[in-house]
Amino acid sequence: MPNICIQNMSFAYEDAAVIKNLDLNFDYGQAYRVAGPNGVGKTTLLKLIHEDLHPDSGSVKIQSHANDNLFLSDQNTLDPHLSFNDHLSFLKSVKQLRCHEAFLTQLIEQLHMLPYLGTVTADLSLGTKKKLLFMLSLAQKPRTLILDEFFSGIDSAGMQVICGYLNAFVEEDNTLLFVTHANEKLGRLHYKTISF
Ligand SMILES: Nc1ncnc2c1ncn2[C@@H]1O[C@H](COP(=O)(O)OP(=O)(O)OP(=O)(O)O)[C@@H](O)[C@H]1O
Repeated sequence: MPNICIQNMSFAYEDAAVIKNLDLNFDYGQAYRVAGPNGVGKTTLLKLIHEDLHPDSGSVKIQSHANDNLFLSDQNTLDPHLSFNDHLSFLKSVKQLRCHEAFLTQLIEQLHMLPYLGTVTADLSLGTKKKLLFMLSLAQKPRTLILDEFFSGIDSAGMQVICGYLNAFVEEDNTLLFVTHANEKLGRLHYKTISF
């Protein structure tokens, strides 16, 4: 069943057309890699789907509720003054976490994050921060997860674990969209490629 329906959509930054008359559907229960050369419009498409940008004409309709759609990119950062545990407490205070404690415990163990949970994130490496951000995102049980060049900095063992969790996320009837130029990191992930 389609989660995201794009119909005859066009978008330009000022006068520079990036997307012209695009028709595309993204289903629940499926992962999609949006592929294409630099500058072709992949990030722009993801931002239009996430409603950070709006089409000039045509439409993007997304079934999953805006609160259930998460967008992670290289620009996403955790608050440098707060630890993972602080972020988790904050999340619990603003929205009920829908994942079971056991799910989070297993994720923490498999990504070997236990030593880092109480450290302010300013003192952590790039890959560790990314893993913690990924954990906080999955803990919110999104229905649509959009990852724009999110995998840089994550080691190959971490990527194996993350790809396993992403496969499970999709099998639970969610939608995953991602852009990456690091194909070699996607070993275990099952996905369709949309060439753009
Ligand atoms: N804020 C902006 N204002 C004007 N032009 C922009 C803006 N953001 C992107 N562009 C232009 O839109 C086009 C598409 O950019 P986009 O970032 O979507 O490409 P991409 O396919 O994601 O590229 P990459 O693989 O390099 O990340 C490019 O020509 C880019 O220069």
